[in-house]
Amino acid sequence: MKLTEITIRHLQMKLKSPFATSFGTLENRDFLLLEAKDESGTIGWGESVAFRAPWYTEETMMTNWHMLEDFLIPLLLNKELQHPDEVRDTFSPIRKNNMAKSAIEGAVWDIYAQQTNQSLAAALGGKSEQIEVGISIGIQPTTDDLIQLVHGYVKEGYKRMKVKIKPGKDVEVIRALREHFPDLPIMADANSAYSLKDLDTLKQLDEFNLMMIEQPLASDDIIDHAKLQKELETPICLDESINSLEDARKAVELGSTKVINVKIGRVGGLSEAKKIHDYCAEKGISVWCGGMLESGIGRAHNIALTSLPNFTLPGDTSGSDRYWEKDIIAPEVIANNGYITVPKKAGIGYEIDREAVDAFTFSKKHYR
Ligand SMILES: O=C(O)CCC(=O)C1=CC=C[C@@H](O)[C@@H]1C(=O)O
Ligand SMILES: [Mg+2]
Repeated sequence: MKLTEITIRHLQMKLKSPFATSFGTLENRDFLLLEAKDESGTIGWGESVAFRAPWYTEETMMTNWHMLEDFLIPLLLNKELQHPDEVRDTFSPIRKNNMAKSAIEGAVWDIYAQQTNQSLAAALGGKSEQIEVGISIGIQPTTDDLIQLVHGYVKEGYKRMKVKIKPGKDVEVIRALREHFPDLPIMADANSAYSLKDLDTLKQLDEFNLMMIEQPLASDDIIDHAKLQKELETPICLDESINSLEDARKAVELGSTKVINVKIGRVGGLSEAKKIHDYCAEKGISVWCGGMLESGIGRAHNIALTSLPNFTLPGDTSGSDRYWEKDIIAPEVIANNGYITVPKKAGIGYEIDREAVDAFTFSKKHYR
């Protein structure tokens, strides 16, 4: 396979409801879509999950565009590839910028799966026919709002809730939620809002039998997380701190984490995500697939990854209708009773709704 043409598009899609975290609120999702064509005319799609602003990691939509245009596309265009795993080596002269790398690697995986006439899930080695998914709920104005929302999602069949916490919106919020839903699998995501000075607060969360607490401490830390894990009964899950297999190995060896949230973009692509999955399977560390408020295209990649056997915990990739009035794939992703069926069609397994893509496109540029 040899990529001969690439199009980058900037899309903006309005979220059905704003998503608030410990670092801010998002109303519109801006992102880059990558369309890649190889010499035989097969088209593959990838999505950059970087946000407009660098509040989740240092990457942004526009740093991704710059990296793609000036470094990554020139390295990949017209290069002969036997397998998508080679994309990572091709990009090895470029440090970090994982979301930019992942966007284009995802399109290469899509082309590879189509050309070998298998679903992306099968190409990755995935076996599950359906995957269990949960909901990630942003910080709500009041605890009552949160409880009402959770009621609604439970009614829809979702069986695991992740709620965002931050200082001042933590112990009492979780206490109220636990009182209303004594048996519901609940987890809390802090997006690095705490430090070891908050040990007392974090220890109080042990009372509520949470499945895990996600990324309580700094986004680049594994040392303090190891200290914290020794003090907590609740398992720690790392998200922002894990950007590669090497990061995962170090965190696991140090005892900084008992669970890893694997996000394809954050770790630089599907090949690296699969390596982290395999390593964690060997070490008895559970993994689940995190979400980045993706459009249907990124969502399809997440679903394929989640079909690997060690994704034993429900992920954040819920149905399209939880985010968008209209998604850019057909059919849209549907969660039924908390489960999504893994598509069997070749490639990412969904058609691209080009009319919808065009409708949400702000700007685009072709590279050949
Ligand atoms: O529903 C989803 O796609 C998950 C959303 C979600 O929880 C997150 C998306 C992006 C950044 C963070 O706020 C957060 C996370 O940390 O997992
Ligand atoms: Mg997180």
